[in-house]
Amino acid sequence: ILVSLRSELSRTSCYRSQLSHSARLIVGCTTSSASSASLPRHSHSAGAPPAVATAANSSEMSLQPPPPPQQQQRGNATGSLRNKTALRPGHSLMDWVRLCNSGRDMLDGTRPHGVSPEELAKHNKPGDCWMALNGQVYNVSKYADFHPGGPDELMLGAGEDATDLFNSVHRWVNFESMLRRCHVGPLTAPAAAASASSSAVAAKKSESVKFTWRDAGDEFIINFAFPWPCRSFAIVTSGGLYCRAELDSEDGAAVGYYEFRCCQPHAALLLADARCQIDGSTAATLRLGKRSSDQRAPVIGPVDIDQLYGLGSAPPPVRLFPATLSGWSQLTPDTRLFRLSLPAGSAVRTPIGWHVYCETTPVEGEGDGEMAVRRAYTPVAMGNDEAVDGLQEVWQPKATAELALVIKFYEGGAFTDWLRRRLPGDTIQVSLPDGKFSFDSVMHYDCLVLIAAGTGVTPMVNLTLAFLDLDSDKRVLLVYYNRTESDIILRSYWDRLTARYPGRLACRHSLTRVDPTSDWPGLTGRVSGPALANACASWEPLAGLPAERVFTAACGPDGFLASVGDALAAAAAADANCPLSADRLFMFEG
Ligand code: HEM
Repeated sequence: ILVSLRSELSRTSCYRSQLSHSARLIVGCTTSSASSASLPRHSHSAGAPPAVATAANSSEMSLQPPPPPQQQQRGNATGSLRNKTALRPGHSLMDWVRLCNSGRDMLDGTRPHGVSPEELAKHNKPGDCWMALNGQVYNVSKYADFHPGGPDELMLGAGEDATDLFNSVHRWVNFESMLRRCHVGPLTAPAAAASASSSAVAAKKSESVKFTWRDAGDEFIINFAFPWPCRSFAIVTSGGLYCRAELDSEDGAAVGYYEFRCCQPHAALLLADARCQIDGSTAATLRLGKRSSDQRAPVIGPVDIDQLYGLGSAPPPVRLFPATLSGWSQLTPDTRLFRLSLPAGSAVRTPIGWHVYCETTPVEGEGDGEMAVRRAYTPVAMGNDEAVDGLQEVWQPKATAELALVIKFYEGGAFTDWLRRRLPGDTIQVSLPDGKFSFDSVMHYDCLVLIAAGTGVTPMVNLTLAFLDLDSDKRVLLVYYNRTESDIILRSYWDRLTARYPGRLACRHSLTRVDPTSDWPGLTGRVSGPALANACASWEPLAGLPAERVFTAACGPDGFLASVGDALAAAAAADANCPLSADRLFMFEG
């Protein structure tokens, strides 16, 4: 079931406008938290839940000065601030799984059949609520009390084609699996285009990605031309070569997504290497290294292009690929660093601050039922050193066939309980990178103050490395919250990094539960204004920097993120020289 990233958007229109902001920057997503053993949250790193993220290749592509930062906005479909409802006892995700597997008729006697828009429109009230998603109609009446966003939000899609609305709020939710037993049938005629597309999108819709390719001996080179500036580009091979590009309209008013397959599905595409590079605003080059130089070209070619998802203002559905679990190392008692290998020849470059989704494959006899569980995790950049974490200490952006994910285990966690039983060689479904963070938007700041809790530190890894790599004046202060000393993830890694970047990187640990017999030298307590102001004031490289040269990013469980917002306001109020401000903040939400 699903994940927990969250979207700050709500209605489609609102979504669109936010996306346009996100093109410049600021939007968040991700992380996880513990609560959900039963539930859906996710993110990048976090244990049970999740979160997200990767970074946009934007760092490689934009030479434009970044636009002024904008304050993050969040909201739900009703336009209020986020609104995850406290579910009544007996209405957790696992309770829903149990109900679905109980053999009860979830359709209340209705026989599965094709549904016309007119019939769909009649089922538009609590207790009799149908909705169409991706061309299929579901009876969601029984799900209403289990919906983490609450029954009222669910009702916003009642009796209609709610695909755009659903995708704008949480397209990562695996509704096909969750509602399998509630499936009424296909929508027999397309509902009136509740198109979220702006006229600009519509105008461009007929235009497709164009590409030329050539066989350059030991590699295939494909040059792409997009109708709009390309923000990110990701590829993976699995029975074909899949590409996904995210495009910005010239005026930033819309975002378009293309997802397409550019070689035949049956083609054996065995690649030694694959690199994608955004060459300019609308051009990208894909270099596919051959395994052997006599590999013939017919596997790739313009005639083979098969556009799976055209330009539209809603993101394409999450597409999953089989990855192999190649191994893991233990980071803390309940956190492991997992390594996953994508299909042979794949190369995925995860934009900074973005995530991938991982999904379970129910295994017969393990009692998982039929429902797949999906979570989001932020990949961290791997290096080659011998340390247990093996993470990069110097930024080397590259497309890779291996993903490294920090995952925290939760007792009763729907995804991690399944993962706990997997062995090296087992398959895990993973998606292409997804996210909204734009590294471009923070590149021009002098200093990043990163505030993380638990697995929320995961997106900070690549962000720190890439930012410090920009030039020798860039500085990063990480304030990292954990419960106990043994919960600190990647502690020795941060020690190594701070030693490598003296005067440019500092890490302040804060614990909420300190062993009284220990001589803990760090900070104590939860995130608060005075503590943040103090952490900034006491780090000399940050002292004296004008506030507008400092950007803040935060990641952690929901409650933590809510406290960060309050703490930033309190920090600024407590110390007039404090450079922190909620106006220059990105939250990777969980
Ligand atoms: C189309 C109408 C729908 C609307 C407007 C809607 C709205 C929402 C909202 C506002 C939230 C809370 C987001 C937040 O935490 O800030 C949410 C969460 C959630 N919804 Fe929906 N929802 C809809 C349909 C559905 C359907 C059909 C399903 C199930 C199959 C579903 C499953 C979920 C799940 C699993 C979450 C938790 C997601 C997470 O934690 O990442 N929703 N929804």
